[in-house]
Amino acid sequence: MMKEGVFREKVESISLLKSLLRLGRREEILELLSEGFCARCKGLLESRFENLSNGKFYKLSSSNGKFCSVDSLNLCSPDKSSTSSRKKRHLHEHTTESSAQALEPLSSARHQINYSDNLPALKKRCLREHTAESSAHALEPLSSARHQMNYSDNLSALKKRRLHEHTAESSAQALEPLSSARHQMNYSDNLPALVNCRQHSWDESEASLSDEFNDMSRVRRKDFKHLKMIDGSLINIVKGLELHTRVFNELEQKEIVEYVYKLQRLGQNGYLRARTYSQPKKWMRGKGRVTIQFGCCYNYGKDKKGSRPGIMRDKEVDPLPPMFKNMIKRLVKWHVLPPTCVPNSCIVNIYDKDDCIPPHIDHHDFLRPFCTVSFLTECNILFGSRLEIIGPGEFSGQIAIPLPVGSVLVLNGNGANIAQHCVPAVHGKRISITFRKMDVSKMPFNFRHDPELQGLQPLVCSPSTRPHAQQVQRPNLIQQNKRVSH
Ligand SMILES: O=C(O)CCC(=O)C(=O)O
Ligand SMILES: [Fe+2]
Repeated sequence: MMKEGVFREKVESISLLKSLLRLGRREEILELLSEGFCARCKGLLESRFENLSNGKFYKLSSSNGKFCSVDSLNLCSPDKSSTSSRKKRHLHEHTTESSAQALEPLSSARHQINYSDNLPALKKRCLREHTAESSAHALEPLSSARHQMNYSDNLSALKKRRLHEHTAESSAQALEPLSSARHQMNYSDNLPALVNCRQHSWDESEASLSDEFNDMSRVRRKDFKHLKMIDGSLINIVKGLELHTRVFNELEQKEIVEYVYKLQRLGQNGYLRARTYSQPKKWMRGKGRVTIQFGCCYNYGKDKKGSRPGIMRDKEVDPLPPMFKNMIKRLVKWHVLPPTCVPNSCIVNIYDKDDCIPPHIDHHDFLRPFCTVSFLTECNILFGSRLEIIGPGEFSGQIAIPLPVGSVLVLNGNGANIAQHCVPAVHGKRISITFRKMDVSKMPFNFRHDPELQGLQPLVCSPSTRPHAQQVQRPNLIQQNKRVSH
């Protein structure tokens, strides 16, 4: 006697099958399902289909005959069937795999490889559709599963692995696998365009050096000049500033921004170390910029405990995530930052509309040069020997430099040490990532050097990697800036 639950399940499966049949693709379904079957099994399957179509559910059970066992290599042998044993093997793989398909996108790829060569056209078409569809579906839930595993709001599994539970060393490792998974998701599943265009820039193994030189040669660099009388001498107070545009292309910007949002979600949900993520209350215009710090914890001002501004050596934050290390590698390889000053920390600023960063000179706990990369919305950064606060998020300064998205502003020399800088209230959501190398004597006590960032070298042009002639020039424009007020 069939148990009630089992019976209900069976009825549900049957009605599902019936719906499939109603789609009018009986022949195709049958042909697909019976691929590799011997003539007897094919007949059996057909009769079951017939019974199903006629509503004779009771005749669907194995009482009307048994299929050959999938375990036996002798079944559906070539003499009984029109298909080869290789196909059969594939069928059985297919059968076993298909249940796991939703979880295993690779199996779709395997399907393609296994089936594509010797199936009739119709089957090929069905399989292609099936593969395309199922791989789309399989990838979707999988990426979101991965996504969930890495970032979502209710990650009990991840919570068990809270990053702050790890030691400095293991925390580097802990972020690593998560971020590698993120990487995989970003680079393979979700952004096929990147695979087709600039993969070389991230994945050195795939690199086409010559292509990379071409991309590098598109970068434009501007220098700046603003003379000011200081102690009786005329000084260019922005000497050492360099704006490198077109360093990160649109797709890369998109990727990086998405990555930052994921980090933000991790931070919001408590999966980053305590001081890594900070989201102050927005109590007035211009206040409340979100920051995410990696490598070291920087204290902006005198806090309640009287701590002075600078790196808090006894506090730990999460290490630089892989995406940011890739960015750093790009900056060194593409001659934006010198190999003598490879950043080992960074701060991500997430500005909502009207958020700002007030006038300051970056602390000398960080070496020069350092740089800031811009995303989402262009804005002006102001420089001046003395910037004034006019109102909430409003400042006046002598020099305004527009920061295009995907650009890198390098601060060095007077531009980093004499001139102050600030970003007045932004007009739309903006993200910047400031990369800085710590003074070795100011590093967090538990700081571990990342081997991936040691020994980076700029790309050097050789005859075989020389970019196309028209792209070689890298103009070095000196801009005379006028006094501006905001
Ligand atoms: O957002 C920017 O472009 C500037 C950021 C900045 O000045 C800083 O992080 O010190
Ligand atoms: Fe700054």
